[in-house]
Amino acid sequence: MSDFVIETHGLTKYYGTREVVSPLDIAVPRGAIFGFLGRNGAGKSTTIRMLLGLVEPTRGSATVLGHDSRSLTPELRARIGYLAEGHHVYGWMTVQECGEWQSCFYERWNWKVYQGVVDHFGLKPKTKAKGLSRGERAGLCLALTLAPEPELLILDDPALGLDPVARRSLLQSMLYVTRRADRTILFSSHLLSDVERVADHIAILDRSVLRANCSLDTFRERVRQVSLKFAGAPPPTPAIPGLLHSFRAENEMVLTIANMSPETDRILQSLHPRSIDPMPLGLEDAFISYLGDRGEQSFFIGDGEEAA
Ligand SMILES: Nc1ncnc2c1ncn2[C@@H]1O[C@H](COP(=O)(O)OP(=O)(O)OP(=O)(O)O)[C@@H](O)[C@H]1O
Repeated sequence: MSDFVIETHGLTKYYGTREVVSPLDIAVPRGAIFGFLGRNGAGKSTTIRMLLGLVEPTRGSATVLGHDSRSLTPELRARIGYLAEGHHVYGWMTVQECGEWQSCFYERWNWKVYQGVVDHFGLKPKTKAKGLSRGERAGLCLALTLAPEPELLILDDPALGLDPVARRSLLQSMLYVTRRADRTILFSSHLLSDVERVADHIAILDRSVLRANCSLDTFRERVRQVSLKFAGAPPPTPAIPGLLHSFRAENEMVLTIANMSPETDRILQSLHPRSIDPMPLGLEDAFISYLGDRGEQSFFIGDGEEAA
């Protein structure tokens, strides 16, 4: 059995002459919670749809559960839970009826899981789906996705439009699922605080290009911010390998740098600052800096590797 539940090899999509996913190589380890990040229009949903065989790649290929994504059989699809963006359900069905209807399509259907998630979101079995709030509808869709006990969950922006409480419920359900068994989750998101809470791996797409693919810890450890204080005005910002962002104030220079090294220290010391202090950097700030004004570089493609 492969250690990777999803593997893509040069997976590429064009719409007309426009490349919306540039040749993409990612591997999602079994048991991972893999956060798929990127700004609006980066190509996340298109990639997900290619993985599910819903969109034909222009070039390249993907294997999902060891099989080519273009020829997934119904049996294989039953092992994959897909939560599409927008949480669509038939509004005229009740919560209970949604479960009964969906269960017809699966050989395996765990009513306990369904009920557990439905209860977790405080949904009443007799409520019509059209009467549910956005967060409640997300809960219902998650229950429908989890009840067949899929080996692989692919969630496209599952937290979109949810309030913090509903988002927390969703994250708890995700963690519960992966802890219970050897399940794998790939989810796309814009919400870095959510990603920080649950993901162990991340891939970042930026304008169709893969810019990072590494463990969350690697990303957090390797994107650093330092403050340099000077007696007077700071000197011009020097050329520093891995410099992502710089900010200069009256007597301070704040630098965000990927992959700091002894060479970086040497350059910083050569500026003769009065002090050099590390600054705390949250994932959101690290992400924004990484995709920021200097943003064409990719530093974290595979743990421990650095690509220029
Ligand atoms: N069927 C289509 N025909 C033409 N262009 C498309 C089609 N589907 C998506 N696109 C374009 O491909 C690009 C990537 O879209 P995609 O939905 O994959 O991005 P995304 O990263 O999921 O964005 P978001 O975070 O906003 O959902 C966008 O510019 C979009 O307009």
